[in-house]
Amino acid sequence: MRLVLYSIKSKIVIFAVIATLLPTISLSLLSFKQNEALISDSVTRELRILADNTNRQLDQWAEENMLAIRALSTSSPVIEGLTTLKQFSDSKSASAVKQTQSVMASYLRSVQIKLDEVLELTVFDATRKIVASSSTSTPEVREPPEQWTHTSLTSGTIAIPPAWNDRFATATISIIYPVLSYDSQLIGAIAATLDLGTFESRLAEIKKFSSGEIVLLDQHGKVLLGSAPGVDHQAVLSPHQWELIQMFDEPISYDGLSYPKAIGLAHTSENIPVTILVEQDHSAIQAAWIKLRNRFLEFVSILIIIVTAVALYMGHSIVTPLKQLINAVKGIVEGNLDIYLPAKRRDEVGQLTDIFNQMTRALRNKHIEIMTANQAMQQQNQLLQKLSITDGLTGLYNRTKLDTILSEQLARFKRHDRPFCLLMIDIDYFKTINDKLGHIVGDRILVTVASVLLKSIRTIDYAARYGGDEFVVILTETNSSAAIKTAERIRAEVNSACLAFKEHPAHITLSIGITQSYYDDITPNDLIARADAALYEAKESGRDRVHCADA
Ligand SMILES: Nc1nc2c(ncn2[C@@H]2O[C@H](COP(=O)(O)OP(=O)(O)OP(=O)(O)O)[C@@H](O)[C@H]2O)c(=O)[nH]1
Repeated sequence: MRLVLYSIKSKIVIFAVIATLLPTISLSLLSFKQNEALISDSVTRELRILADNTNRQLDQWAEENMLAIRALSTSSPVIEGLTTLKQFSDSKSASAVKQTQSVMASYLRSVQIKLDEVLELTVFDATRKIVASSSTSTPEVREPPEQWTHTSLTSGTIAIPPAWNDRFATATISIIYPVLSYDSQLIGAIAATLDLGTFESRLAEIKKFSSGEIVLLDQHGKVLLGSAPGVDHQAVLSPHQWELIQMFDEPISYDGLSYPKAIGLAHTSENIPVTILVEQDHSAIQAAWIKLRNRFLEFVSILIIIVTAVALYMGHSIVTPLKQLINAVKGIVEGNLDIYLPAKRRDEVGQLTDIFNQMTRALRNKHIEIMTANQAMQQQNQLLQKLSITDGLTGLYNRTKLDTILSEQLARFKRHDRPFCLLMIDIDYFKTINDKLGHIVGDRILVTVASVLLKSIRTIDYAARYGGDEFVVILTETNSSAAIKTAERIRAEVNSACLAFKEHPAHITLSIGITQSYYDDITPNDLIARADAALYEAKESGRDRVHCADA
């Protein structure tokens, strides 16, 4: 696990992911926030447009109706009726008053039928008393306020706040307009009860061009009408929500009238005492936000996958040749120099592989040189070792080696109780031969004697040059009688071998002293001394003979 974390591949992946994700997430978050704000701005803008359009349409609707009522206030039947009634009020002619009122009521009914938005027309006299109405029952319109005369003169119109009317089963609003006599005296007023429900068709038109729903509320937050099909006319906003909606000029979230949860904006009409509430579905806005968030998460996830894949590929392309190099170096450490890595790439890793191959080639060449030198040295050592134990002229063991062999044989004899014999051999009158035939022939004679010795003994026996013309032969596991026979054979062989020289046939004789090993012998010299004494005896008794010390 630790190795995995510390590996180059992991580091590349971690670095790539961090290096990519930090700026990406920062930028994405920034853009995400901006988009979130854009959604919010867009919702606000749409709501404002919807509220403005509704307000404009409502003003237009009110203006159209007011124009109709104003026209009615200047109509002759109304002015003349009110003037007549004013005159009759002094004469107390009840029948004349009634007739005038009846004529006025008929006129009002005929007009009301023609105006779609008007539910009822009522005429008041200057004392705020109803004098005629299009309605056969008690008129719905309330009497004008006490100060109406003054207000009428200054503004010209009085709008009674709208409310739900159970009799007409619709929301109604009343408009009161002053009626002036031909000499511009205030003689009464005409009130029109308008069907606000007729505005619903306009709401549907407005809604076509924007998302959201429109609700018209009375002064207490109660629904008058709405654009959503089946809007609840009994619904009323809670006092808290009503207060909040009126307080903020920005959209707020609340329990909607058209949606379970809504974001809405309120706008109060200046001409009509109605609050326009425009709403959008909070869950639809949230869905847009969730879609945006999911897109952002998808984008980041795809980016992570791509970056990780690329980083893994890059890491792999670096680590794989490095692992090959590590394994190759391990192989070299273990002694395998026959390694070659194919350098296919042109980058730094390729260069490293190239250099590695050059290094192994150089190491291989050096290794061959060292091995050759080592072999030569071994051969030299073997030669030196051979020279250190052999005689240079004859190739037999030298005196040093003889001492070693004798010590070993003596120990072996004492261990296994198997005797061995030592032959001390000397060429007779060699000085004279040297003098006569020359030193070179003397050497040849010495070499010939040595070769005869080697041919005459077994592989388990030893032959050595003791010095000058003296030789020693050790016959292992041999008693003195068998040694005498071997000595006699050697003597005869040497004689015939030297006679066979082509240019200078020489009559060479040997004197040989023999001794067998004894338990009393402690050093090689004990044996040599005894054999030497036997040799002396052989010389003294006439040479060219064998004498055994044990005979
Ligand atoms: N050619 C040759 N002569 C050697 C070599 N080493 C010793 N000699 C000679 O061998 C002779 C040995 O003589 P001795 O053994 O003393 O006497 P001898 O003439 O053999 O007489 P006896 O031994 O009594 O029979 C000397 O003249 C040495 O110079 C050698 O390597 N080559």
